[in-house]
Amino acid sequence: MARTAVLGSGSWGTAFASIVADAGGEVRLWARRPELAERINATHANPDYHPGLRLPDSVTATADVAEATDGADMVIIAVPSQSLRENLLAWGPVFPDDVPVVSLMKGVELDTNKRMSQVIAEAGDIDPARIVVVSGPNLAGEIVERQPAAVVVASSSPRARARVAEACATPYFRPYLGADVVGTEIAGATKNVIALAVGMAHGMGMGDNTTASLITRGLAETARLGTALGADPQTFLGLAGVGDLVATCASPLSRNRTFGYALGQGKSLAETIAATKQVAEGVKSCRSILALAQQAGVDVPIVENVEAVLYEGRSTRDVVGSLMSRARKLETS
Ligand SMILES: NC(=O)c1ccc[n+]([C@@H]2O[C@H](COP(=O)([O-])OP(=O)(O)OC[C@H]3O[C@@H](n4cnc5c(N)ncnc54)[C@H](O)[C@@H]3O)[C@@H](O)[C@H]2O)c1
Ligand SMILES: O=P(O)(O)OC[C@H](O)CO
Repeated sequence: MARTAVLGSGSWGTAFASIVADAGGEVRLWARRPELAERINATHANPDYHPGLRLPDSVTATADVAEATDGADMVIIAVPSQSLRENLLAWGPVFPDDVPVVSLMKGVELDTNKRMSQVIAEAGDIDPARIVVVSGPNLAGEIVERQPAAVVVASSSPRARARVAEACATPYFRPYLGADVVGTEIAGATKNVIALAVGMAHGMGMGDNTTASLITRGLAETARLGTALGADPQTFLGLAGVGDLVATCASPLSRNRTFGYALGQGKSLAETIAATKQVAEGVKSCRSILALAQQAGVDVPIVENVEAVLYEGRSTRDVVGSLMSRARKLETS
């Protein structure tokens, strides 16, 4: 039986471990806290993240990353984006040679403005041909209920992406193959920022016209940025693009949308951060995505306004005026 290491036992790491086990794999799940690893092994559950989920027997947990990765034929990473580099450096060279290294993360590193695959290549000293990015409309709370969903498995290596797709294909989880790592990652990270904007609008009492306008224009600026960075424009019309954007912006399960909603309701940033127990990647990545756009000379007005609310003291009400009063332009420009 194939042995997979999943590093990160939060909401998505736990859900993905369950998918790989359902696909026939044996999974070692790495938990940062030893007491969580012990609890998962004793109860076959991780109720802090997924109350009601019984993990398959072929999922076991450990707090020792070397034990998790020993003999693994695939290493899957699901830690918060901003902690990836420090984790890779702390783990050291424990990944088995030549196996695919998979990123489930949807963020861009602060300060370096690097995508997660770039951080893995650099800090983990991993050949980019071994790196695979998995992204799509995959709210973990629905996946653990085994509700049908599709996903993109992207890598420059046809062999690596085929191996990863095989390892996570189940009757309820359908992988599609992709070659566009840049587009898949930019789409996954930027949709979190657009979902923050949609949440703010909902929090202010706005309805579906506003949501649809933000989703559509959010997709336009995501595609503009991604294309400028070398992505295939078609990626933004696929599962990692419009698919994930719609799922995240529409769902009350989204942490990013929920975070934006609280701000739209008038909660302060500090209050909202204190009330958020899981990672809402867009809160930090809005800064690095904006920096990437500025470096590339690309206009990203929704990202820019979200960043201004979070870090420049702009009010959510002012965002409406700021976005609605922009100079008129061709929709397709
Ligand atoms: N939850 C989803 O529906 C979903 C779906 C697709 C992709 N993702 C992406 O997966 C990634 C992980 O998200 P998640 O939903 O599992 O988040 P989460 O907040 O549920 O879990 C994060 C896990 O990382 C641990 N952690 C926190 N700080 C850490 C650190 N400094 N070092 C190592 N571990 C740390 C936490 O204890 C927790 O186990 C994110 O990039 C997210 O965008 C999430
Ligand atoms: O809960 P969010 O906002 O981090 O979104 C989760 C997933 O990325 C949806 O595909």
